Amino acid sequence: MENGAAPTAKPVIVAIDGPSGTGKSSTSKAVAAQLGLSYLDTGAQYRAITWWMVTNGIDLEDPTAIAAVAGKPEIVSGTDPAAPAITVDGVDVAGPIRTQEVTSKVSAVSAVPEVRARITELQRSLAAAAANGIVVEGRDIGTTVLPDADLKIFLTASPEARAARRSGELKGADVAATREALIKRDAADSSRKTSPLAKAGDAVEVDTTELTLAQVIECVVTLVEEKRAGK
Ligand SMILES: Nc1ncnc2c1ncn2[C@@H]1O[C@H](COP(=O)(O)OP(=O)(O)O)[C@@H](O)[C@H]1O
Ligand SMILES: Nc1ccn([C@H]2C[C@H](O)[C@@H](COP(=O)(O)OP(=O)(O)O)O2)c(=O)n1
Repeated sequence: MENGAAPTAKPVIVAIDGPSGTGKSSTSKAVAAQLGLSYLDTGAQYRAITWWMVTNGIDLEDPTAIAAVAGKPEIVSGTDPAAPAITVDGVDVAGPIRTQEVTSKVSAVSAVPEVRARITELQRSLAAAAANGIVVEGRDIGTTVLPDADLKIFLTASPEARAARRSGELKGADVAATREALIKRDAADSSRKTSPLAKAGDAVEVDTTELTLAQVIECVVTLVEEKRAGK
């Protein structure tokens, strides 16, 4: 090494996909923080564009109407795992994108090809700009957005475990109703024509049903470190 400079590690790109409630966001944030990587929540981007469409009265039953305005909102995502941030046209929407209304409409908006093309472009440019590498979580990261990712993980868990986790977050929510809503959203996300929720052929599947969050984080950190070591 010239001038005794430390060798710079090649940026590592990690794609984490899976259905709702499998632990993608919590795991990705913790892994990125632990390894000094950037972090991108792509679901938040689809939620943000959905929030904008709802706020602007776009007819969400009409894919043509959604496609016509897909390029309008300016969506900016922060990539610091310690402070995930998202704005639409300069407005902080981190809270409003988590409402039931947005959750119930996000699958319809994210199925529109023009919406996906727009958001996919944003995701690729953020990944390319991450100096140390990035953990990107979503539904189609390993299959479509970053097919050359260094490591692909597909998280799964039983519908019961996922519903229990989600209703724990939405204080007092009925577990059975949460389970039905999750299953419905997963079915819509898995059956759309354009880049559906799917496991990439070269992804490592981790079933988190019986694992604690700490165990899942440790498992993914080990997989990233093994990749970096060239194992
Ligand atoms: N292995 C796990 N065991 C128990 N709870 C978990 C586990 N992984 C995540 N959680 C909790 O479940 C909820 C949903 O996790 P989240 O990371 O948001 O999932 P996703 O991003 O896949 O929808 C969060 O409250 C999180 O703390
Ligand atoms: N890469 C992605 C990420 C999310 N989406 C869509 C489909 C999902 O139902 C919504 C919301 O994703 P999000 O990860 O926020 O969902 P949950 O945290 O699991 O409730 O966005 C997508 O189509 N592609």
